[in-house]
Amino acid sequence: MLGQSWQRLVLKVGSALIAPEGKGCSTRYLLTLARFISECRSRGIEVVLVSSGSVAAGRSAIAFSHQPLPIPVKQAMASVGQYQMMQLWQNLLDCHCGQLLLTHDDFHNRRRYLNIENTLRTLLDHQVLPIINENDSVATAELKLGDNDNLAALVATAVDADVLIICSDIDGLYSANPRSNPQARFIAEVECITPEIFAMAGGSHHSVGTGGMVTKLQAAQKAGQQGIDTLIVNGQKAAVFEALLEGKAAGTLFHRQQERLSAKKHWLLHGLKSQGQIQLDAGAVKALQQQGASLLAKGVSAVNGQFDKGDAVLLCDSSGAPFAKGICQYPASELSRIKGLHSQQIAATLGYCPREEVIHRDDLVLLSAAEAAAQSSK
Ligand SMILES: Nc1ncnc2c1ncn2[C@@H]1O[C@H](COP(=O)(O)OP(=O)(O)O)[C@@H](O)[C@H]1O
Ligand SMILES: N[C@@H](CCC(=O)OP(=O)(O)O)C(=O)O
Repeated sequence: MLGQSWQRLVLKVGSALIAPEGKGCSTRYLLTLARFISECRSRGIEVVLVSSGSVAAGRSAIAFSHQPLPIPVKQAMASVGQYQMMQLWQNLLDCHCGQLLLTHDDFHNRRRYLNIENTLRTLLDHQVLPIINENDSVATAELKLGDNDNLAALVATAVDADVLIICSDIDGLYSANPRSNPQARFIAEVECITPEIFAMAGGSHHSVGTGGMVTKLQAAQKAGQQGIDTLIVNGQKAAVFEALLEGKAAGTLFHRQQERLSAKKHWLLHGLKSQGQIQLDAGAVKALQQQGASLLAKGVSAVNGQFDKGDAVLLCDSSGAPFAKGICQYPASELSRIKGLHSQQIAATLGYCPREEVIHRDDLVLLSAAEAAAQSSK
């Protein structure tokens, strides 16, 4: 039965559940969620909470009615709301809570990522409930993960969770956004997240939510690659949590993938933002896709973006479609000068030749069609 073997779960709670009226935190849905967390913990299941809602919760404290909210106003709201939200969770739960506020950089930098893993492990070992959000008050656009669905998937990977439960204001995935399409059909199970599944997803309907169904599918995809199931459930319905505790199905279940990506490739795919694109000729595309080759300068036909040595880049075919992602050993300025050259000509052109490979095979991951679509939209 669903859930019987869970030892560790990540629960993601959306803004609409934290501040349903859009003016401050409310206990309306959080009471049920807190009861669910307590019940899981009393059964020996470790829980990590990813809680959105700092901006929504802080709205009542800062009078500002114009839309869209300017970034400094949102950041000020987040500063007030984060504190109020933590206070509310702590009041509703009879265990110690520990707060982690993270940015994209914390996942990008391997040492900081390992620190996150260690801190979370230590909190769980001491029966503390970790509560995580993006550090909205300080994160600039380039440092932002942007949405807590993807953040929750990265957290689920870091703690090696059995399941990621995304609690939203909708029953799960529908064939189209049911708020705009009354014919939309509910989908109870997804074996594999294909481009057709992505095509079903629309954005958020309210001003405090981020990403709608698109970011939830991205999160389910990330988690699935790490052998983690994802459930999208309606956090407004108490019956959902009763069903889960009884081992019954609820919401949409996204099955984990059988083949797990290595930790390094998962980090490359999801922890690193690509800083540019490299276009390859047909021969190089074939060598990478079918022969497990590394990328050499000879196969590079165009370079776009201002990336540095060690940055992640997308590799595109001659039509510009991305098909792989890798860590480049040359900065964009140097790669532009050596593109199309034989490896022996690199030293004469640059005055040195640090590495024959532009991207080594070990630093490269091929993208599925759905991943390519997700990477292009970032
Ligand atoms: N195919 C779909 N199935 C279900 N919901 C969808 C779909 N496409 C878009 N949505 C929208 O996604 C919303 C949930 O995302 P969001 O508003 O970001 O919530 P949260 O704050 O919980 O992250 C739903 O209320 C719905 O309007
Ligand atoms: N970090 C932001 C929430 C971002 C977000 O993804 O919101 P949601 O779509 O409601 O999960 C906040 O706390 O307001």
